Amino acid sequence: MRYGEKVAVDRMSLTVERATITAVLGPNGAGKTTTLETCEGYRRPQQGSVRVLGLDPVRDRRALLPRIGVMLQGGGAWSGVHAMEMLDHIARLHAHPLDTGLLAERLGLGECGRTPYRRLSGGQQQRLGLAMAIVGRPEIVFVDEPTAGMDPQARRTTWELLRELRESGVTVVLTTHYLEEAEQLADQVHIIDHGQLIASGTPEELTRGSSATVRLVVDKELPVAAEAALRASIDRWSGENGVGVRSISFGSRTLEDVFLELTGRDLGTAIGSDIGRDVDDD
Ligand SMILES: Nc1ncnc2c1ncn2[C@@H]1O[C@H](COP(=O)(O)OP(=O)(O)OP(=O)(O)O)[C@@H](O)[C@H]1O
Repeated sequence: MRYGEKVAVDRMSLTVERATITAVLGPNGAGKTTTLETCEGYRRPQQGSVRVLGLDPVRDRRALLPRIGVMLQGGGAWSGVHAMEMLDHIARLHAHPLDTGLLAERLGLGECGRTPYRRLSGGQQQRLGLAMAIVGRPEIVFVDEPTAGMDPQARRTTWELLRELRESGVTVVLTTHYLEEAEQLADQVHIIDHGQLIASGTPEELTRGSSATVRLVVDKELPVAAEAALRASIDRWSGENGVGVRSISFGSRTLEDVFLELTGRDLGTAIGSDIGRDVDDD
């Protein structure tokens, strides 16, 4: 794919299996959006070919459109339209849409239904975009940076929803900058840079590397005695196997875990009350 002289995506070859989540991961300008837009039929590649559900996204657009869902990287709604109006409008374009009220509730949009699009927060606009992408029960959904700008709680809700879509047989293709998002969600990750595919694999395959780091996650808090016993076992094992252990750490959580634990419930309430203030009857 070229924009004038600029080559945005070059010699990329990848296949996505049905009912899986695929993450296209890469830094700004890597070519993620261009790749997705080519699959969605918004861009016609100058060379090569793309098939989505066996169809050519440009030539077979009319046949393909009802079967795919698209969440753009921002925008996608008129600035003055109310959130629920927009979702209902998109739902009416489909033969068998999901219940818009339930979907909006699920995505935490219930209380901002009468808020004009331009006054939704960035995270709310993202959630509305996701709702618009899936309301038509697509077989495959393309989501461009689905959680950009969301708080940790909204991000987790979105992840749950994307996993549920996969469980129900929907194929999800997403782009992301977030390593954690790809690691948490994706069955397959494709890393691209400067328009080229530089690595593909499951998160485990890609993060295993030279196996120099072992991460153990346990399902309950360890008493101090258990930590000491675990250290002793690891010391014994390392001696027996001739492996030097450089560091062991206990109780490390991600910043996201800490943030959720400290503010999670309040954050949910705060979203609701902020939405209340946003309501505008124009
Ligand atoms: N309409 C356009 N005209 C000219 N160049 C473009 C256009 N759209 C994208 N590009 C260029 O193509 C390259 C790939 O852009 P693309 O938007 O696909 O990257 P991306 O990985 O999605 O980036 P980001 O994470 O910032 O969204 C970039 O160098 C970008 O500047």
